[in-house]
Amino acid sequence: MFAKDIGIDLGTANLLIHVKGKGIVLNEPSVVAIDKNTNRVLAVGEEARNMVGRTPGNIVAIRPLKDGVIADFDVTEAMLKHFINKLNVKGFLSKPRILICCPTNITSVEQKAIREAAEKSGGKRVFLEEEPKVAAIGAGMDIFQPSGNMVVDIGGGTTDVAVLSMGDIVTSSSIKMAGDQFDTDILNYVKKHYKLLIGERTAESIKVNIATVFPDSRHEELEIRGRDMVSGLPRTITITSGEVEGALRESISVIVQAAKNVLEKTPPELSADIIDRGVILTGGGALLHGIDQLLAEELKVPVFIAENPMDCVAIGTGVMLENIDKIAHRRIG
Ligand SMILES: Nc1ncnc2c1ncn2[C@@H]1O[C@H](COP(=O)(O)OP(=O)(O)OP(=O)(O)O)[C@@H](O)[C@H]1O
Repeated sequence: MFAKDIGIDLGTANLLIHVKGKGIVLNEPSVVAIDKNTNRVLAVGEEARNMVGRTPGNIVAIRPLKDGVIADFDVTEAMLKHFINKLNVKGFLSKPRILICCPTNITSVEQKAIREAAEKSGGKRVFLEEEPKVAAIGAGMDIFQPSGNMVVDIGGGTTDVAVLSMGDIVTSSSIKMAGDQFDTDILNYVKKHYKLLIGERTAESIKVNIATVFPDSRHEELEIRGRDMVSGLPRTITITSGEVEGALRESISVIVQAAKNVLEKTPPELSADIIDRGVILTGGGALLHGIDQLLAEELKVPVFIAENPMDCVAIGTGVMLENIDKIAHRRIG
C-alpha cells in the first residue's frame, strides 16, 4: 500500500510539514496560546502568533522551542500532535513514516518523547535527523560524495554551521545566536537610544524590512510606533538601516566567528573543496540583507543563499524520506 511519508521541520520559529508527492503542505509559526487558569490550548500556529504581546493576563502565547531547545515539552508535544492531526494521518491509506528534524541540542529523553508524540499521532516509524545535514540536502547539495560541503543554517533560536562529506557531519558548531537575538538587539537599541519600548513583532519587522549587516549597503528607513518610556504614551520614531547595522554588529560577529572556527577545524582537502563550491546559507537568517557579502568577505570563500532558504529543512526531509532505507540505521531512541 502506498504510504505518504511525512517530513517535519520542528523549528524554533516555524514548523513545516512536507508530505511525499505533495510538497510542503503546512508552514506555521511554532507558537501555542494557552489559558493559564485551565491549561487549555486555545490556538496554535499563525492564530496563536497574532496573540503574542496582545493577550489578557490569563492567556499566554508560548514559543515552546525558544532558544533552540525545548523550553516547554508538554506544549511542544501538544503543538506537534495538533499539526499532525490536522493532516489526518489516520485517514491515510497506510500509516506513514515520519522524519522529524529537531533542534540539534535536545536531550535523548526529549528525542524519545518527540518520537512517541509522532507515533501516537499515527506514524508507523519515526526517524529523527540532524538539522544542518537535512538543510544541506534541501539546499541541493550532494553531501553523499567524498567532498566537502559547508552549510550555515541561521534559524530563529540557533545557528548551525557544518561541513559535511560522505553523508555525515565532519566538523560543526551550533550556537544560540540567530534571528530571535537579532530582534532582541533591535529592541534594546530602540529602548536605549529613543527611550521607546517596542514589541518583538515590531523588532522583527524592522529586521526583515530595513536591516542590513554589511555596512553602507542599504539605505532605508522605517517609521515605528511604541510606548515612550518617560511619558508612557504612544510615540512614533524613524529608524534607519545604518542604525540597525550597528545594533546587530556584535551578534553577527559571533556567527562569523563560529563559521571561522569550523573552517579552522576542517581537514585541508575538504577546505579546498569549499573554496571551489562555496558556502550555502539556509534558514530565515539567510535572508538578512548583506549576510552573504559579509561572510564572503570574512571567510574568503564564495557564499550563496539557498533558493527558498526557509524551506530547505522541510524539502530535505522529503529527499531523505526517498532514501529512508539508507538512513534507517541512524534511527535514534
Ligand atoms: N527577510 C528576512 N530577513 C531577516 N530575517 C528573516 C527574514 N525572514 C525571516 N527571518 C527570520 O528567520 C527566523 C526564522 O527562520 P527559520 O524558520 O529558518 O527558523 P527555525 O528553523 O524555526 O529555527 P531553528 O533553526 O533555530 O530551530 C526568524 O528569526 C525570522 O525573523
